[in-house]
Amino acid sequence: GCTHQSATHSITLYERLGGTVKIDAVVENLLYRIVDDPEVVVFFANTNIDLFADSLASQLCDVSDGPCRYEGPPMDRAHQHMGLTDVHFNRLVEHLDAAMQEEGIALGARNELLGRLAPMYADVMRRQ
Ligand code: HEM
Repeated sequence: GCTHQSATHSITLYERLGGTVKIDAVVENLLYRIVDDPEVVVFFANTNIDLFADSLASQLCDVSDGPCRYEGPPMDRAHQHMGLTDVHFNRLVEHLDAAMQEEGIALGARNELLGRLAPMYADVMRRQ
């Protein structure tokens, strides 16, 4: 069908999200939401938050076809033995969506990013 994009210049999701500046702002916004959510923040008790933020930002840039490569551990290993449930997973997705919304990212771009993260569910949950 009609994609509204020329073959020579496709606008990437990364660009529609607002690039690195916006992705960094979304990650920071998400961190505040995590800190404010007692059910989620407990998982981050022993986490180096600066490294987590950089790693997540590079993953979001990578998965949205930006100029970054995620070089952290695979999702099953990164989250192994945390005891995560669907409740935690859905909560984090809600926080991410709210963070993107507050940073002014359009609905279409938000949903597309969440759609690209959704398939990671199986990996995140594999070793719980
Ligand atoms: C699609 C869903 C998710 C994605 C894309 C995601 C992504 C990531 C990434 C990129 C990292 C950094 C890995 C590293 O560099 O070491 C990470 C670590 C982490 N994630 Fe997630 N995550 C997801 C779901 C969750 C959920 C549901 C929770 C808990 C509510 C969670 C809690 C954590 C924690 C605590 C760490 C840090 C682990 C450590 O300290 O080494 N994640 N996640």
